[in-house]
Amino acid sequence: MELWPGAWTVLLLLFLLLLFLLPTLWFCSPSAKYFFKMAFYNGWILFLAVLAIPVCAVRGRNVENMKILRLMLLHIKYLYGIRVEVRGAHHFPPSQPYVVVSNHQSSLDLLGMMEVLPGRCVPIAKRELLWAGSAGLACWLAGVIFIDRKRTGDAISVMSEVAQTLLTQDVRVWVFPEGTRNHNGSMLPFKRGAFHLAVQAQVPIVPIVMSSYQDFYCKKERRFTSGRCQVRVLPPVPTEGLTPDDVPALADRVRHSMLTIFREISTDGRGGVAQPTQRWEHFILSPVSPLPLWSSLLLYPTFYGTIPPTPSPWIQWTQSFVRRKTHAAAGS
Ligand SMILES: CCCCCCCCCCCCCC(=O)SCCNC(=O)CCNC(=O)[C@H](O)C(C)(C)COP(=O)(O)OP(=O)(O)OC[C@H]1O[C@@H](n2cnc3c(N)ncnc32)[C@H](O)[C@@H]1OP(=O)(O)O
Ligand SMILES: CCCCCCCC/C=C\CCCCCCCC(=O)OC[C@@H](O)COP(=O)(O)O
Repeated sequence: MELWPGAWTVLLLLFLLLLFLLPTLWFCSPSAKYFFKMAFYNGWILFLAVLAIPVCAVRGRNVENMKILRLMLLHIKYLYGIRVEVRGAHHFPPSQPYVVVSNHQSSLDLLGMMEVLPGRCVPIAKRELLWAGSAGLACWLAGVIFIDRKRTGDAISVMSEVAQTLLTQDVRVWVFPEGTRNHNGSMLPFKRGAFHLAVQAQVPIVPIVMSSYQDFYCKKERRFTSGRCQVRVLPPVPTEGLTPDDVPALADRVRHSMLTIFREISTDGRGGVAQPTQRWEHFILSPVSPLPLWSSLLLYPTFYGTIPPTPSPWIQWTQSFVRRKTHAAAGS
């Protein structure tokens, strides 16, 4: 196909404009940074899933494949400068089935989840995730259990089958009892499926609390910086001898203990949690950097968050220029 004679020049100019616009947006607009980071997060997971699928396919659908997904996802916290601190991992019962229940703030929960995910443990996920392209297929291969939240009867019968599987195939299950993502600084009322499941199988419940992300991540404010998150594993709650009638009280008791810990590890928030880390992109985009701009474009979402240098002069200039303009606009 013949291109119009000036087309290459126009394409090149557009490309250069993009090269200028993207870093400018990245540095000057926290919202743009939020969108870039979330897009990269999802895109990166989809890409990793493409790599994981052939490896997992060797075994077929198998809970052991969850180890592969875990290993592939563990590095993401470094890309985003998120320090994940695990406390209480000794509370995991060593070798028996159990049900993990955990709070659910965002898809970033995957980071904390992968940090502590025990062996032979599979999450229960909404059915829609099955259609999330390569990630859905990777989840299916790793034995993730899918439930249709719109069909309570079906969801409950899947959970009952899982209760059998827990015992016969020695697996653990990870449930987000809030049933949906919730980033409002508290926890939604718990759905009872996980607790019925544990009581039916007479296995312990292991509550896990992930501290609030408010310091470094807020969807509403389109804010996503680097920060710290604590993952606290609480002592197992036995269910032996309990019956379905005990489920409401059991769910309330577990939620209460989780909420207490959530408040405890999230409150020292502003001061104690998010320490802004230094940024790689300042190093990469520095005028003395040997790397050309286009490679920094590819690299800075990847290596965000670790190395010390202060912003390079042109970044400082751009930031102060935008600040001056914003103040001038606000003043006029
Ligand atoms: C490299 C690539 C990597 C890819 C990533 C990999 C990682 C992927 C990670 C993915 C992470 C993905 C994360 C995600 O996707 S999170 C979203 C999906 N997960 C959940 O929804 C789990 C939590 N939900 C529940 O437990 C619900 O209760 C269910 C779904 C079961 C029903 O909810 P529903 O809203 O429809 O109904 P209801 O809760 O009002 O219950 C109605 C009644 O039924 C009773 N009842 C409930 N259950 C049982 C039972 N088993 N036996 C007997 N009875 C039971 C219950 O007590 C109540 O009765 P009553 O008490 O009012 O009298
Ligand atoms: C070819 C099709 C392409 C589909 C592209 C889909 C894009 C999705 C990209 C990557 C998938 C990342 C998988 C992350 C899993 C995070 C699990 C999660 O957080 O699910 C939400 C669920 O707990 C509750 O859902 P709601 O809060 O009720 O909503």
